[in-house]
Amino acid sequence: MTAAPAARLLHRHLRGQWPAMRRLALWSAVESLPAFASGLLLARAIDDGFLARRPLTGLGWLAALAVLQAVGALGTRRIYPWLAATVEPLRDSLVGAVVTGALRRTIDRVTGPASASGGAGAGISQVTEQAEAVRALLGTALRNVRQMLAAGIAALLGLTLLAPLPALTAAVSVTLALALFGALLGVQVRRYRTVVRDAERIGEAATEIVQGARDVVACAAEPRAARTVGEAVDAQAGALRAFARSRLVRLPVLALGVHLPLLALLALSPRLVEEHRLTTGQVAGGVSYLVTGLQPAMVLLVDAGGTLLLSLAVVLGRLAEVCAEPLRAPRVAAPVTATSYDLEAEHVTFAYSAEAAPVLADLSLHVPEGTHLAVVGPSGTGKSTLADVLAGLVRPQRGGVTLGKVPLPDLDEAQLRSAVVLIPQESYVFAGTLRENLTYLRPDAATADIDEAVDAIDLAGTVERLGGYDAAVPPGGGSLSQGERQLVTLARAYLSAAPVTILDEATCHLHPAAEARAERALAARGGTLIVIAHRISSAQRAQRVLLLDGSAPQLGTHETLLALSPLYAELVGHWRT
Ligand SMILES: Nc1ncnc2c1ncn2[C@@H]1O[C@H](COP(=O)(O)OP(=O)(O)OP(=O)(O)O)[C@@H](O)[C@H]1O
Repeated sequence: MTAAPAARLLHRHLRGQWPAMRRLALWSAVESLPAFASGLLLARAIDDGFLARRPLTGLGWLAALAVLQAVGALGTRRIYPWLAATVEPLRDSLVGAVVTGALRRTIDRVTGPASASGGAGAGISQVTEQAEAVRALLGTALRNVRQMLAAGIAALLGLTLLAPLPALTAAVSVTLALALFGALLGVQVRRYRTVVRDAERIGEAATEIVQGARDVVACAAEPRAARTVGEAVDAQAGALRAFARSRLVRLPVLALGVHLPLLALLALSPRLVEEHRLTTGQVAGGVSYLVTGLQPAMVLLVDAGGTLLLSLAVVLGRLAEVCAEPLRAPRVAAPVTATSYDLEAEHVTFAYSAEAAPVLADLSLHVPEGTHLAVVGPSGTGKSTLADVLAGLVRPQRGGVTLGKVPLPDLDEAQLRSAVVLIPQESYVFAGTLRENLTYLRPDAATADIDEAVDAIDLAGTVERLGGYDAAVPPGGGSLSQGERQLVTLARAYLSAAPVTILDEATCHLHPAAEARAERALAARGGTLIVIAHRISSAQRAQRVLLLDGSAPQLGTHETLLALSPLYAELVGHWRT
């Protein structure tokens, strides 16, 4: 993002405030009168008064300065209503624009393919807070930075009238300092924005982990979770250091804009007095302009002003994105709903990286609704990968998978997850009650339905041993054996009533009889059952068998493959021994 959208946004929303801003400028001029006249009056007080041994005259000039200070204070007092008149409508106008933008974006999200998580409320409150931040930042900038800048300009003008040559030196020096500051402001804005974004990433990473704390604990993924947040924190620390380095620009800017003009005036004062007929009072007045007018203005601009400008640029940039996004974003089609559960892979090619050889190459497969399919093949031929592709967990680089003729990426995420259930070899059993574990995929299941699933999968003995459905399952499954954990996940799949169930060696820890009972129960329950086979018996039970052998997958029945495929015959022989 460049600063242009932020500047355009500010300009658009300040357009109606020109009358108030003109009054603001007028009273700023009045407020700066003492800064403008201070050096001139001081020079007269010294030259015509104190050095001329006329102290009353000197005091008179100083009294004139005091009167001007009072006039300046009056100007300051008159500034505040116009400050409010400039800034308050800006907030209303910005809030209106960003709320409209956020609502449009939320509507797009609700009617678009992504889920509407987060809701309109969170988004709108976030952007209205940002609009409030713009109001506060601009208010501070107009109050403090404007005041100091006006005083700095007034001091330079006063110095020009008092001593043109030092004024020229100061003007050149200040211009160079401002040019350097402006040139490096972009770097600071970019680095500050990175700091803000990295801070948001820490929040996002931590929120995800807190929301999924149960899953993190169940999978013993605490070190990984800590690493994820740690990486985000390290990234922000690096960004903060880079930003701090970019702030070092204040040193040359202050040296050029403040110290150089003062040094030049002091160093050249003997020559200025001798050759340019500057009086002592004029030199003192010049020093006063530089020290009390120019120096505070430059310091404030570089320190507070710099921070304010950075914050304003970043927050305004964010608001500009919020306002512009809905207008730029094309409206996307609503998610499609599958009406049947035929699963079809068409010319699927999948590789784990651009450099790696494809695990699946141009694979086509039709699994009509209700089919019981076994997938077999030597180790490493892509059976688990195919399971992930069919479940829509990974996307093929070429080709695609459809469910009921609808490409998986077009399906509503929630519908896809409830339509296709994949049970992996590693049982996911988490800390909670046994009931919570069993109903994980169908939280509203009635006890009678749980009873049916438990009975079908033959888990009743384990339920009894643990002390019923409300018995606590400790983190990692506690005393549950590997086989019992697999039975829990199989009962969970049974209970889910998903139209497509994929078991990826999900019965490998079961006794063959228990495996047979579970597979038969899932097949009899209705829907499609795809079993990545662990034993030959799984293939024998299935209606269809897909043999993956890397080059040319073959589909058939157990009998036809046994007759036609030497590899399949070899696998069967291997399984039987
Ligand atoms: N996440 C991954 N990143 C990179 N390569 C992977 C990944 N997962 C699997 N592979 C590789 O892809 C190939 C196929 O793996 P996959 O697990 O799908 O085979 P498989 O037939 O299920 O094997 P097995 O029967 O041993 O479980 C293997 O060479 C494997 O090393």
